[in-house]
Amino acid sequence: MKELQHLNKYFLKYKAHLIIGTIITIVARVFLLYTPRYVKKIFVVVENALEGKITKDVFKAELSEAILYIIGAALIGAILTFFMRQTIINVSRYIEFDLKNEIYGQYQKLSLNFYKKNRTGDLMNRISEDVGRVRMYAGPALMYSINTITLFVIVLIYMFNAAPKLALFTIAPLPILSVAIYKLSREIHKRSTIVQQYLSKLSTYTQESFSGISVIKAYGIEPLTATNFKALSASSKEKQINLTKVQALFFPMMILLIGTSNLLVIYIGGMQYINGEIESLGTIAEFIIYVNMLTWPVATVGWVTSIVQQAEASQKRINEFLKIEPEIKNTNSNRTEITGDITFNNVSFIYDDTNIQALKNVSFNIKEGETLAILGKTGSGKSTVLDLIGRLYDIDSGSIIISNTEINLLNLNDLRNSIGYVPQDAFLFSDSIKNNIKFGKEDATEDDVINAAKNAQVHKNIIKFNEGYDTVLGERGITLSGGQKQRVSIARAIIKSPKILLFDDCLSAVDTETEEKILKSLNKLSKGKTTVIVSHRVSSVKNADKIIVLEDGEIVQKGKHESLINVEGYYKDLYLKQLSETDSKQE
Ligand SMILES: Nc1ncnc2c1ncn2[C@@H]1O[C@H](COP(=O)(O)OP(=O)(O)OP(=O)(O)O)[C@@H](O)[C@H]1O
Repeated sequence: MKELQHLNKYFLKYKAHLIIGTIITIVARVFLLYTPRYVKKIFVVVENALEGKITKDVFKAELSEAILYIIGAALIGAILTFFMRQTIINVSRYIEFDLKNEIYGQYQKLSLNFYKKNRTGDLMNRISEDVGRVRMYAGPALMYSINTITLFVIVLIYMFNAAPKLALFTIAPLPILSVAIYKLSREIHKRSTIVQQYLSKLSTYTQESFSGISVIKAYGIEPLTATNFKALSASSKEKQINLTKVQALFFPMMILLIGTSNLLVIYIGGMQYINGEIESLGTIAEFIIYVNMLTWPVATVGWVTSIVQQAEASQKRINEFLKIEPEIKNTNSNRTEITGDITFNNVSFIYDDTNIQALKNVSFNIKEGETLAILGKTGSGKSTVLDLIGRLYDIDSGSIIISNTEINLLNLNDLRNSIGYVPQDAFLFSDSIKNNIKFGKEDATEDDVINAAKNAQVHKNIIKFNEGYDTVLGERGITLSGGQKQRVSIARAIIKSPKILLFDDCLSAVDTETEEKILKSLNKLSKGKTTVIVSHRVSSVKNADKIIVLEDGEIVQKGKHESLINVEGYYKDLYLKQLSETDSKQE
């Protein structure tokens, strides 16, 4: 229960609901317990009438009164049971909502490294399935516990008052029932976890086959994928049958134990009646109802125990994530104004998950309004420089100064808000093109969106779609070409008119003519803004104020286009190679 203490703050938050719920639960049980006592009363009235102890009128009056009490108590009990669920179960939904938000809030704070170390499926599971299991503890388990305790206490008092010996024999099989249900619930849980694992394997496999359907068809491997699917679904079916076998035991076992208790009541009650230890047959009827009333709550003791154990395990998994301190912390809650001056002084950086040294003693300076271009072979550290400007990672040695302040002393939100970042793999959400562009600036007008798209040279493509800017992208929507995606992603970055623009090889999928146009618009737009362009193409970087070439994380060349094409090295080689490619294309 240590892990579940995390929920105490929520129980405290909703204490009013919980107290009302508990009171309603207790009162509802009290009303429902009227039934067996009035059933006994009916027996006594009938016995008295048969023995001629009461007149017909008194018999009628007493019988009607007892029936009315039973109906009334059942009605009030039912209404209160409804409110019991409305209070306690609703609290569990509120707690589920709060906990999900707490976890999601924590996920948002955690750095990129956290996402690299943990699988997406695991992150999703903790916020959905684990929270679901914890809810079962905060709601149904709590409700059934209050219910069981109340019922048990009241019924036992009634039973021992009415016939102590009979009471003892009646409740004897109940602990066996509770232990059996507990064992069965654990087994059911174990088997259903396996079923869940198989179901998720099956859905992951199906989803991947659908997403990769073009590759599957192109390679003609449909029969193989179908065989794999069949094998997976056969295993899944087998696990499902295993689960059903245990589930099928649940109700027969309950019926057997209730039957045993009923038989005991009838046999022992009957013997006691014959011996004159019990006055009326009504006591036996009353006890049979008690036994049936007690069976379910007693069964729930086992069930609740297994729910609490599962919730504890799930909350432990949730707490593991909640306890993680974000690696990148905002150290400055005051607003800081960001200008576009960026300086790297001997920056070195090692990715701690792979131990790869991505940057070694990198130094450069860009003034506000200037453009820096970074070139280099794949894996040379270009993207890492951009990630460090956005403080997605903290550096190991050296310093990064932005707006004359150490990067980690800047307000993190201000820093990130002043950056427009276009990643290497443009990521677009399953939403309209308009909303994907507006993502950079929630309050953007229609005109802002169109202007950004025009500057990114994608407006003409968008208006050709039937729905224009309202065209929905993604799984059920239209698929954009690689170059279109890159340009929508550029529009998203420029719409917020940020102080710093970071372009990570984002023109690789557009033709050189469009690239030229985009660079021209960017040139106009980026007046007064600092731009860092990562590219593999000389054509994208030739107009930059500064160019650096990285090799294995180190700067090996630095300068302007005009000077670099005259120095032996990577830049000149690349320039000559791309020049001859353009020439051969023109021929
Ligand atoms: N998140 C990460 N975790 C661990 N290692 C990483 C991570 N990202 C990059 N690396 C490694 O750091 C080195 C530099 O990578 P980086 O992405 O900065 O190169 P790049 O020059 O941008 O390459 P490309 O041109 O292919 O995009 C590579 O060896 C890469 O494998």
